[in-house]
Amino acid sequence: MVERKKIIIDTDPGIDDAMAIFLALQSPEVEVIGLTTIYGNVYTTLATRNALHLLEIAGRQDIPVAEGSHVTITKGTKLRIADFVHGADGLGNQNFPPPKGKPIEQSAASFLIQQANLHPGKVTVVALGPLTNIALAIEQDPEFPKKIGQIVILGGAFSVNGNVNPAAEANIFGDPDSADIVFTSGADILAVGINVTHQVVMTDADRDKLSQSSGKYAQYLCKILDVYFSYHHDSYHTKGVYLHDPTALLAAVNPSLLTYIEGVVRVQTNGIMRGLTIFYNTKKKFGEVSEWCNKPTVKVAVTVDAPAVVELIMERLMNS
Ligand SMILES: O=c1[nH]cnc2c1ncn2[C@@H]1O[C@H](CO)[C@@H](O)[C@H]1O
Repeated sequence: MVERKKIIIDTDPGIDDAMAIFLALQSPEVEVIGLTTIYGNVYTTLATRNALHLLEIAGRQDIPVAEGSHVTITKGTKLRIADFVHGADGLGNQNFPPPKGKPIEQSAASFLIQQANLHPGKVTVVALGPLTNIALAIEQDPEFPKKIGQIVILGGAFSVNGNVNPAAEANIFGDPDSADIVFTSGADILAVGINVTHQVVMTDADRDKLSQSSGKYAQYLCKILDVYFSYHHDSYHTKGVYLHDPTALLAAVNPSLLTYIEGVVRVQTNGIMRGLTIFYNTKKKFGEVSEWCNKPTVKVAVTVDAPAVVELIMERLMNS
C-alpha cells in the first residue's frame, strides 16, 4: 500500500477553509496530522476555536490543533480580517456552541518544526491563510525549509488583479513580509493563486445538489455557505463562489490536477503595491546584481482542470 501523505493544514477558518478541512479528512491519499491556526478570515483566537469546532463536527478530536501567531512577523497588530466574506464568527454567523477541546500547549511554529523533524521530507504544509506561522518556523529553525516536504500555498495573484485591491491577494496582503521569507526560503513550494482558483466555481446548482445530499459535511456546509454566496453575488456578480482553499488542498492531494511554471517569486512589502506577488521566469539573465539574483525557484500554478476539481470536491463532500 502507498504511504499516505502527511499533511498539516495552516488555517484561518473561514468557510472555504471548513470545506478544505473536511475535504482533507475525506481524502484517502492524505493523513491530516495537525491543524495550525492563523488570523486572516478571523482573528487567531477565533480561528483556533473554529478549527477545534470543525474537528468535533468531523468526530476527529484526535487531530491536534496548535494555535498560531496573533500578530504579523513584524509584530504588526493592525490586521486585516475578512469577516465581511465569512461572517463575524468566520462560519456564516451560525453561532455554534463553543468547542469542548483545547489547543495543544505548543505554538504553531514549534509544532511545524517538531513534525518536520519527526518525519523529515515527509510532511506537506497546506497554508490557507497569511504565512506568519511558516515564516516563524523558518526564523526559529533555518533548517526547516530543508526538512519540510512541501509547502502548498493558497495565495498570490499572478499576473491578475488581487482581491483586496488591484495589487494584492488577501493571504499575501495579510503578512507580505512573511510571504517574502517563505517564497525565498528554498523550501519545495507550490503556490496556487487566485489567477487559478477564480476558475474553480461552485455554482448555485452545485449548492442545491449539496443540500440534497445526506452527507454530514454537505449538510453542515449548506448551513454556513449562505454568507459566502451572498458576498460573491454582491462583490463579483457571480452566480457561485470561488473554491480557493479546497483547490489548494487538492493540489496537495493530487498535483496533476493543475499545471505549473517554475521561477522566483518576490513579494512587495510596502507602499500601494503591498502584497503584490511578482513571478520571474529566470530565462532572462539580468546584468545587474539585485534582490532577484540567486534566489531559489518555486512552482506557481497556471492552469487547473476546473471541472475535475469541482467534481472531486462535490463527490467527497457528499459521500460523508
Ligand atoms: O475579497 C476578498 N477579500 C478578502 N479575503 C477574501 C476575499 N475573497 C476570498 N477571501 C479569502 O481569502 C482567500 C483567497 O484570497 C480565501 O481563503 C478566502 O476565504
